[in-house]
Amino acid sequence: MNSELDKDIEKYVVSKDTPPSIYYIPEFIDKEEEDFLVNKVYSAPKPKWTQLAHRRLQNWGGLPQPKGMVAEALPEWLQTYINKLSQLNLFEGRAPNHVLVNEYLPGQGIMPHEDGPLFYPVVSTISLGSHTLLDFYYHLDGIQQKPECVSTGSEVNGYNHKVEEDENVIKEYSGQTEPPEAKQGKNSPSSNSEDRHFLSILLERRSLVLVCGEMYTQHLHGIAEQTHDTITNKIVNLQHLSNPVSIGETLQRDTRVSLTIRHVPRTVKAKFLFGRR
Ligand SMILES: O=C(O)CCC(=O)C(=O)O
Ligand SMILES: [Fe+2]
Repeated sequence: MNSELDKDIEKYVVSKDTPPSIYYIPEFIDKEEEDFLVNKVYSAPKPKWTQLAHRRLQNWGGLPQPKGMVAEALPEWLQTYINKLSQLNLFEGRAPNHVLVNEYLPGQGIMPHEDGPLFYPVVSTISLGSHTLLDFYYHLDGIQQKPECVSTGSEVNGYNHKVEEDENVIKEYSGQTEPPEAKQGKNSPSSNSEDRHFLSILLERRSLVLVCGEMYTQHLHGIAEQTHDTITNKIVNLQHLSNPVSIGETLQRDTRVSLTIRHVPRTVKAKFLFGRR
């Protein structure tokens, strides 16, 4: 493990122009640890995987639900990294108790969404196997949508999850259609998701990214369904990379496995969720 992890988290703020709510730590883990974690993910029993239309995932620690998560003990191979993360003191004394594993083949991604109120608003993600671009978007109406526990029938995380509600955004995002003008809201700066895309973070393999506070609660984030990423000046952590890249360069994606480590505040015992018999 990167033994030189500086506990002074302010060192990892990605940009002075950005609200200090994104932290990027390159080489958070070393190559051996990356292999170890990838092996652990792929040696999980088959039923541990949830297959979505364009992606696979695993839930560890329980399944977050509006009524609460029936907490399950995390395996030691994940707990080790949670302990390391906890040293950064960003969870304000709360221990992360949930890990979502996502697997993305080249060309796969996740539509713009917000993670919602089931999680404490500090999201930490370790990237394994490949880089990706994590993109941030303003909401369609330019203002924060109040988080609610609603299901939009989305498959984003395999459980209730708030996504951008305009269907066109999702279609347009995957390049299938242009949004009809009539659909553009009066208050909307633009219903074109590319116009609302205001910054990206390049997540290198083995890195850790932390998205906190406003970046988490006020905006949407997503990963485009692309096989390649072009470096643009929307990427705010270019100065923080372990492998420098230049504007205009193109990076080819490989299979990426991400570990998203969060705190689910509301946990319940199974008997309360399902009722006593
Ligand atoms: O894979 C990632 O880095 C992001 C995943 C994500 O946004 C989510 O699962 O909510
Ligand atoms: Fe997310």
